[in-house]
Amino acid sequence: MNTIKDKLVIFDTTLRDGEQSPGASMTKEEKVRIATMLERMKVDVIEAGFAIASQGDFEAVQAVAETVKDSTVCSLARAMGPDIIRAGESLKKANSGRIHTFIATSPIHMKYKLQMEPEDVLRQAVEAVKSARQFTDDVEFSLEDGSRSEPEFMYRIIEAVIKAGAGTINIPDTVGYGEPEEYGAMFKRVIENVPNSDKAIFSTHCHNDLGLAVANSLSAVMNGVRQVECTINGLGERAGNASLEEIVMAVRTRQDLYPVDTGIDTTHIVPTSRLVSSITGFPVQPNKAIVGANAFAHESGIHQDGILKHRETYEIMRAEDVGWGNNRLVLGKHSGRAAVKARYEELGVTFADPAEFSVLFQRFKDLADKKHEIFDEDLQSLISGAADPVEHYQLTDLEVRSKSGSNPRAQLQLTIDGEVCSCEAEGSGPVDATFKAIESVVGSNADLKLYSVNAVTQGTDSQGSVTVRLERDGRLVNGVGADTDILIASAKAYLDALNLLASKNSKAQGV
Ligand SMILES: CC(=O)SCCNC(=O)CCNC(=O)[C@H](O)C(C)(C)COP(=O)(O)OP(=O)(O)OC[C@H]1O[C@@H](n2cnc3c(N)ncnc32)[C@H](O)[C@@H]1OP(=O)(O)O
Ligand SMILES: CC(C)C(=O)C(=O)O
Ligand SMILES: [Mn+2]
Repeated sequence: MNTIKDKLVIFDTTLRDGEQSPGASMTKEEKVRIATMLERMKVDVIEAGFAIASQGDFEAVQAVAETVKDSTVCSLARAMGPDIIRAGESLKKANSGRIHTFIATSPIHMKYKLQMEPEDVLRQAVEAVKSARQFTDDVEFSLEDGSRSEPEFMYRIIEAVIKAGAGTINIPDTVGYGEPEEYGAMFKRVIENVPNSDKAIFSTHCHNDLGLAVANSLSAVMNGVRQVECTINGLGERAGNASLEEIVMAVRTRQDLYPVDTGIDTTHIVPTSRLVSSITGFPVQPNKAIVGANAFAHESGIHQDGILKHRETYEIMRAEDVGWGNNRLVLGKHSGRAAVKARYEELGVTFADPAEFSVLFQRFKDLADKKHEIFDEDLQSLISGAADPVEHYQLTDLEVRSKSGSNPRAQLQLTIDGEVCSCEAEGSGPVDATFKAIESVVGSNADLKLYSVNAVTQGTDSQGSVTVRLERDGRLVNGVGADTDILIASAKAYLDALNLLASKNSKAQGV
């Protein structure tokens, strides 16, 4: 049976509410780049900024409005003349422009923040909507702190602003206080009690202070809401806004439950998430739904075995559908025989003798007890039966000192076969100093050549991963180290590379 579903309007506010997150300010060029991705993803409305906030934000909204053709571009405006004029001007060149005007309606906000009587708030809201309509037919009105507002007052103000020309009514959970059942029921009552509610689309806008932003948004959808305001990666004020990727994928994955469809091209989700993360410098936590590095990665043997037999045993979505290349089976301490064997097969190694594989698998577990992740090079060295390389080289000390008024110095000390090998180097920053130290250790091994050192930092110099590439006798190996402290990461990467070389050399010598 084919059920016709309602359209759920996806209103992205990464460039406005997302940007309000301390430290997430974006330039005009950065906003245009993100807006272009959002348009490609087929987001319906892009809230590009708050035009009156600054000259830069005015120009950013203007630039997005000039660039984006297929999505509606929106600017926020307080319920007051100058804000609305500025928003209207910023959207002049938009193919489709929306003014989003708002005023707080909760007793606490009206009394203490606005210091206004409810009747004056109502009057100002109506005037704001009327002025906004002079610039565009597409006007949205938000009742800030709606989830803490008096129902009867909300019914009156909503009826009045719809009459004044607002086509979208947003009732935000501004402070993330709502609870799914209660917040959803609020929309049901509003829609039932506002006489002209059928003339507007109702919208949800949730914050994540209690971790309920997505649940609250979805509950609103179940209760008649047909626009969701959300952000990429859940970026936003305080604990963030409802995450676009989670809302879109929930609706799509549970088509059996939700009476709506979005028009989003989900394959652009991961690239857009990465762009927002790199522009803002806000890393995405590995276990973040949909866009986290581990969202489609499995290390546990039982899960890997299930996935290898039938993907849907442990995956409710396809990695490819949200823009990951594929899912990943990561080998580590929790992996079992099925995944290890499957990876060996991908590397062209098969095992005719089960006893031979059992011995190898035991070695795999022993190594996995000492390492976070087992890479292909490790699997190769396990076959050669090389001695446990970790004991061959040991990092005994890594220290970075800053001398006042001069560049930092890094001291790196290793024991190689019991022999202590240390060096000290100065660099322009702590990472640079560490690399120079590594370089000088490598330089003392005549037959060892440092190929390249690559640091990928996240946010600051003190987080990220490092790849060290070493060559000996024409064999090139990578050592990868990841840590919250990039200095330790670089040392680990260096050690990793040395260990791999050691095992390769012993294999070559038939050890
Ligand atoms: C829930 C939300 O996300 S709301 C959006 C929040 N985002 C931002 O504030 C980012 C951009 N903001 C800004 O750049 C500045 O705050 C501006 C340009 C908007 C205003 O700056 P200022 O004029 O210096 O005012 P300031 O920010 O100190 O105070 C806000 C004023 O707006 C009033 N106000 C707040 N909301 C509204 C509203 N929706 N409608 C009308 N007036 C409002 C406040 O009562 C206060 O008025 P007062 O100065 O008479 O006491
Ligand atoms: C401006 C409004 C919609 C807002 O961001 C909120 O109430 O959280
Ligand atoms: Mn908000």
